[in-house]
Amino acid sequence: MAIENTTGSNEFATIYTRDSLANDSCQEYDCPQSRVFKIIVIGDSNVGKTCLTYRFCGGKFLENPEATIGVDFRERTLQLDGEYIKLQIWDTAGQERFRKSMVEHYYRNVHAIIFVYDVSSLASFESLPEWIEECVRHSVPPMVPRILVGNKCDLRGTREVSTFSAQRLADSYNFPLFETSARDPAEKEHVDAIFLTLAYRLKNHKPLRLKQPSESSFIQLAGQQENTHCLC
Ligand SMILES: Nc1nc2c(ncn2[C@@H]2O[C@H](COP(=O)(O)OP(=O)(O)OP(=O)(O)O)[C@@H](O)[C@H]2O)c(=O)[nH]1
Repeated sequence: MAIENTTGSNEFATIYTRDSLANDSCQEYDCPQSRVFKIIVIGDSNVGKTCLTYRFCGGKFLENPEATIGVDFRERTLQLDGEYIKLQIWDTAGQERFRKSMVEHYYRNVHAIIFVYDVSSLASFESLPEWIEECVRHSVPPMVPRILVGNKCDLRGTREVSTFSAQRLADSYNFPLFETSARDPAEKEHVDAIFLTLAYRLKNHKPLRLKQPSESSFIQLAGQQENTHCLC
């Protein structure tokens, strides 16, 4: 059921293999040298941003998540072609009242953006142009990779957004499209593949090492499978 496109160049062809996950992650103290990439996850409230990031960083479906306030941080370190790559994932709040004081921080020094909608919510899909426009307003450079993820594909009976419509929108922005489910255990590897594909893209295009964010005076980054709230 999961699909992905390779719009434009084939830079986004999924290059994940089972081997790349076999020994991909490591504990913080095992990885003295790692490049760090900041990825923000954006979209309407309730589309499953928290569950998707938790699925990738924690390996499980998070039952009963609470609405994100400000931002939650999750990290996962991968070993790609012998190099450690740390993905620092910013799970942003979908609700305006929980995000407005944080928006500037979301976009600062971002390396990649994941736009999420819920395939069972047409409204969340129709909001995407606003989210995309918000990035433009915050001067995110065009070369920063962006991908589109339709979540909750397990809700087959209540789907409101067809793959065709989503693909058309993705094509209009030249974004790769992925459809998946944070809930469905069978989709676990596909969720991994989405993030890994982005990680490979970043690894090959970003030579510079990112310092810890300047916001670190008020933001504590959490361990690999935990998260931290920031309400600023
Ligand atoms: N059926 C189904 N439900 C999901 C899936 N992912 C998340 N959910 C549910 O959707 C609801 C919202 O999930 P969250 O991950 O908190 O959504 P969010 O986008 O982070 O929401 P905000 O923090 O308010 O921005 C929860 O009830 C989840 O259990 C999925 O893949 N399938």
